[in-house]
Amino acid sequence: MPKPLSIRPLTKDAFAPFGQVIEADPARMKFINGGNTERFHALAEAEVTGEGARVILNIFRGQPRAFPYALTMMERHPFGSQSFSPLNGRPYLVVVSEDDEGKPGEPQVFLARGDQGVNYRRNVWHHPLMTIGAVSDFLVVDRDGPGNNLEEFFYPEPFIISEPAL
Ligand SMILES: NC(=O)N[C@@H](O)C(=O)O
Ligand code: NI
Repeated sequence: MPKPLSIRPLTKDAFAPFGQVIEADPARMKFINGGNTERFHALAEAEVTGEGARVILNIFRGQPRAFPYALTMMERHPFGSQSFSPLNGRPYLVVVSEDDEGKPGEPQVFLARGDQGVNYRRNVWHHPLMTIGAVSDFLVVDRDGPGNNLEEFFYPEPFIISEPAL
């Protein structure tokens, strides 16, 4: 029987085992440009490994997911981190899981606000981009380079994500 998954708000602390939340955290702010600009400094780090690896910036244009959504798989990137920052100010879902001896554990679902980005640490299990309600663009910072940077796992049974209440 497919197991329903609950949805929690995305917070820095809840997401800490998986990476960082990219948001205007007052504790990280310093004024620059003669006071004209607030710099929220070093919210996350892009990590890339392997000979010839480089950090790249991309735009992902995600089609909205249909709900209830049957989650059947997770993926991870063994050679680099991956961040998603929404460009249209729309909420979206972030799905991650702990590693259980080389396989993803039960997925954990977070509802991200449209002013929150996430940075998945290298090799953290996550579900591919999950946009809600409309086509949404994201600035994605991740790795390019030699080697296969995508590992996928398919669960024996799907999990169910219901339509998030926005
Ligand atoms: N495969 C790819 O570039 N996208 C995924 O990594 C994703 O997390 O959306
Ligand atoms: Ni990914």
